[in-house]
Amino acid sequence: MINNNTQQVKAYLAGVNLDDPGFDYSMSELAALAEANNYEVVGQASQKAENVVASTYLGKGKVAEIRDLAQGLGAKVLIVNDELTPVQIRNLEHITKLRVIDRTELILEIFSSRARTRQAKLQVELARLEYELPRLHPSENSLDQQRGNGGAAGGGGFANRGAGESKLELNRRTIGKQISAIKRELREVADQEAVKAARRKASSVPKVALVGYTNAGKSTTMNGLLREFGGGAVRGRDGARERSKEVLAKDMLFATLDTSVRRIDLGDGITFILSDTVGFVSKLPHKLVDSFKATLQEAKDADLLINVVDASDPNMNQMIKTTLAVLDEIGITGRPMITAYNKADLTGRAYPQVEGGDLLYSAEDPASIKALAGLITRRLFSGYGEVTLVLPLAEAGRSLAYLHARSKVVSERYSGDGVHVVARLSPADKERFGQYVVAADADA
Ligand SMILES: Nc1nc2c(ncn2[C@@H]2O[C@H](COP(=O)(O)OP(=O)(O)OP(=O)(O)O)[C@@H](O)[C@H]2O)c(=O)[nH]1
Ligand SMILES: [Mg+2]
Repeated sequence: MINNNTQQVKAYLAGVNLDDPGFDYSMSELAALAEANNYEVVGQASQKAENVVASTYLGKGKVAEIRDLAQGLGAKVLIVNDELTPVQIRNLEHITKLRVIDRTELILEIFSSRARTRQAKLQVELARLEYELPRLHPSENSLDQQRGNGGAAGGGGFANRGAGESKLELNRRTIGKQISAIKRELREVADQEAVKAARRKASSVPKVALVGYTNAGKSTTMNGLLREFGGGAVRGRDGARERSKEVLAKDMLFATLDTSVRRIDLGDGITFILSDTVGFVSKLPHKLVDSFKATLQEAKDADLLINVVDASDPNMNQMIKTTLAVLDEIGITGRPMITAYNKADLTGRAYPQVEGGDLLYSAEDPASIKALAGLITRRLFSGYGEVTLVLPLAEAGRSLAYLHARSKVVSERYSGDGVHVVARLSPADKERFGQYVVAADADA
């Protein structure tokens, strides 16, 4: 846990702008990430360049300038906007006499301090160790004490930075062993999860996943749907029974690091499984995305994605791009998606408002949640309809068992020519039982 009583460590930010139109946005994101990690941002500098400098990331003159500015402002830490090589970190620390933290380490620290469940903790730890392994070196500017108390993550931190040269080989070997052990443990957790996920996948209940930029309101949206239509807790990612159906929603980056799965029952036999998962940020470290694969599996299995966007944020369009890029990286493309523009109450626009397949809404507003539910229903269940079937007696038993498990059976009546069944079927099941359909309703 971050201890707010201790003094914040002052940090200076720096970034190289490779003619990237999203550069300013990524710097403001970096500031938010630093603040989320309890650093006090005292200033920032950037440099336009065609390439980063291999030895020092920024140009030598810029580094000297930053050193003077940052030291003048009392900064102890220099946070840079990209992932650095071990050599760049070492050289920058040598010249600036500041503790240097790159964007990846910053994100890992936040994840580390937020992880609660065993799976999330293991996943973060794995990404952290894999990041740390090639970077072990004796720090010249040991700030481990400040880091331990203030800005740094509580989950162990990057303590090896302060290690002496003689300890390095030992540390490398120890870390190698830790990585193997964590991977083993994660496989066990993943196996248990996979069994449950496979069971859900096999069931015909459609799956909807909330995805999107961190702090957009995914968890608030899930809680809104639970409040209006909660059909009961399914389970938490830690496998424990949920004490409450609702999930943690909080004004902070990466409040959610796990996946929660809940059943939503809209009535009339319309049920779907909803999942809420970790949020995204741009330049999310590949190792982290990689180690969170199990957590993101639920989104991969979803029939419909709800991309929750903070419509009150001036960087909204960048955030949408970021989300699509991360989804692409985990291999989720071309999936049916509703873009849900949240926090409409902060935009001054009228809401809820459905436009095409998308929605402007507020997750805290019951009418908005109902509009979202309506939209989900339309997207998920279009093509569903009530049909009357006459099942031949010879195979009625098996077919009825199937229909009861996978659809809403409205009525069934035995007669000489077979079993007359009225049921609400998916398009696929309508086709499957096509030869027995005697009447079909055109409703959606
Ligand atoms: N004004 C306003 N605030 C909202 C709305 N929806 C969510 N929030 C606030 O936005 C903050 C973030 O909400 P969460 O639901 O935790 O966001 P999230 O997308 O789950 O974020 P992470 O789990 O951190 O990725 C909280 O403080 C919410 O109260 C809304 O419609 N209007
Ligand atoms: Mg959340």
